[in-house]
Amino acid sequence: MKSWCQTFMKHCILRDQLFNTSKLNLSRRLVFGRYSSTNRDPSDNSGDRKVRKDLSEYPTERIRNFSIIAHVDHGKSTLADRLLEITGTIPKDDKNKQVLDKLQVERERGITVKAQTASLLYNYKEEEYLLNLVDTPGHVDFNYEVARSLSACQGVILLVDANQGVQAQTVANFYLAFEKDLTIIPVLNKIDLPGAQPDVVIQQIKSLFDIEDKDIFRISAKHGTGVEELLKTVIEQIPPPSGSRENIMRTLMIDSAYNQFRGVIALMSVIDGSLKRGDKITSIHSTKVYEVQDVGYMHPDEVPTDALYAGQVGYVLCNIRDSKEAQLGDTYFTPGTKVEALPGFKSSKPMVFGGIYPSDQSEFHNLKLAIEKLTLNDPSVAVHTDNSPVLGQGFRLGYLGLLHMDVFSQRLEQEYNANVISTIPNVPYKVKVHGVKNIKKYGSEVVTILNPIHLPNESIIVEMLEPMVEGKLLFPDDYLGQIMDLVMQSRGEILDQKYIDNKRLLAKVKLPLNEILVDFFDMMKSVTSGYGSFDYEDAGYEVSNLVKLDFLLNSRPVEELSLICHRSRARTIATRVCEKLKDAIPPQLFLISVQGAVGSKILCREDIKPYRKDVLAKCYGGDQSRKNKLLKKQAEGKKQMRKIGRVEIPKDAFVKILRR
Ligand SMILES: Nc1nc2c(ncn2[C@@H]2O[C@H](COP(=O)(O)OP(=O)(O)OP(=O)(O)O)[C@@H](O)[C@H]2O)c(=O)[nH]1
Repeated sequence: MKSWCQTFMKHCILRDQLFNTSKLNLSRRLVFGRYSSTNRDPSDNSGDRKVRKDLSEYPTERIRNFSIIAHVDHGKSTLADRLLEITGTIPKDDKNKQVLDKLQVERERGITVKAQTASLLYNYKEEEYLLNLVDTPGHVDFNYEVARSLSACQGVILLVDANQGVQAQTVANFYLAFEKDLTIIPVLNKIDLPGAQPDVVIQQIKSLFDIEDKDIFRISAKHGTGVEELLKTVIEQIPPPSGSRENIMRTLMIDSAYNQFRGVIALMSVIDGSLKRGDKITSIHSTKVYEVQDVGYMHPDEVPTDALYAGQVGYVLCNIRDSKEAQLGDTYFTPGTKVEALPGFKSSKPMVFGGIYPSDQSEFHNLKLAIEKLTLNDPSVAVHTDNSPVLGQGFRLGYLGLLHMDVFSQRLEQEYNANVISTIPNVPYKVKVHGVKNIKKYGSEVVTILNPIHLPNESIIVEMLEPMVEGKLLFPDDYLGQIMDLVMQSRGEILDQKYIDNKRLLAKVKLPLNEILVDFFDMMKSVTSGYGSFDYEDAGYEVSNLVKLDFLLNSRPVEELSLICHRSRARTIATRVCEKLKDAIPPQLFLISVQGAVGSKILCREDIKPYRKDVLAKCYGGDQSRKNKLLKKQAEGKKQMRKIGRVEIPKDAFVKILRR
């Protein structure tokens, strides 16, 4: 493994080169706007500068592109607030709380789900710098946002909570940045907390990442302690972007959103050349030619400028109306020029699939448009159309996790007014089929099953495979026994473990994805009294003893309720679903048996008792034998009805069962 110190040294050399060249640009300051560089105290980093329009005065040497990365709640957005305040981007105000968490869902849940960019202007050693800051999400489900953001950065601030210490996501994020060869500035946050243990946490950082004590910053993002020094270090240690204004224009689309009136708003990282209003541009993906109508930078809201130059990040409007034309990671360039495509982004791999159906079928088309537009802003969602006999036409969407699934449906409702039914999520299984005819029918020997309804007949299945994850569990060693039990109960295994200080263990585990979907995280938190953390990544597929679990109503299978699970879990799941069905299906005139079965083996049964019509109501008095005769006739009738009567499950009941 490459040593962190080597990377650091390399960046130090780059930094020294940078500072020699940046001095050359002292004389190139332009005078414009209300707060020009000449009529303002260069050390004054406060005040409103939203009138600034010309970005040509920021050559690449005076640009820094960096992200803040950390585990959930370690203080990324709070640090971003302080940086925005120090640079005068927003006024100093007690009310500045997670300013870059702009979405309603982020405000409501108090978490970041979307990476947000803000361009800050900062005077340092008599020169003004343009700093593009990206605040990233911390939860593992939004890791794709972090990975993508890092593609437009040359360095990161790696934040660690001085109270909680290094957590699983800290390790994952460190390696994301390290593998991209970015400069990493390690920072201890929340040093103001009475429970902060800076020495212990520094020891963890040292042992895990090979970082020296003297290189670790100590700050309180909440109170601003040490934040300005950190900002100066960002300028000193993170190298500038490597592109050049003199080269042919090339930009990388790093994010996008859809606006009903303005079309696609693209966030572009200008790699080479410059891009100005009125320019014609084309994309490698769509090959269409567009005219740039507006460009600007995020401060933190949109501020229009005349042009964006190499190394800068800003928004571009060029009348892209069809959301399918805008693809993240696409290269835009001047038509007629020859440029090499930029590497773009690795596509994300959905881990969980769930159905989304319009509550009202007439809304299907609107839901389709809403999904198309929202996936522009969240490209990690995979979209497949789906059809359910009960819920009608809809979609089966692939997400990176359950929180991601929740957030996406909430955004559909909040941002696009879509009224949707989301169904129980499942993981994508794979089955191997035999026979040339079958392979031809399914298009391949290994078939991916997104919806259990589409599982091929058992007779043609050779084997079934389930998705696995490799996870990192970080916890105090007192809880080792409980963690081992939890991993075993979840059909997993501990592959490796090591101490990161004299108390905390880092365990590498392998688990079936299906087992961590529902409550693994909560159980892990509960067995470690809240001190554990968990992070995971895809680890391919493994052969598994999977079965198809069917549900029968009066011996007739209800296809839409079938699911795939591990054989050892089948009985527990069957019992749970049968109980749910019993509550959801209204009683009818005859007895309804609800059964869960694997093949012909019945695993559990619940009965829904019939209505009892009072056949004796009209028998005032009369002898007992007549009453008995009436009751016998009723019982026979019910038996007959049960045989021929099809149990109709009302849509509401289905929704109750299928809904999350
Ligand atoms: N005492 C103290 N609290 C802090 C500090 N920095 C952040 N916090 C608090 O920690 C909590 C989480 O802060 P956020 O900035 O939302 O954390 P985050 O890393 O952006 O969270 P996600 O984006 O959801 O991962 C908030 O309640 C902050 O007020 C600090 O330096 N000291």
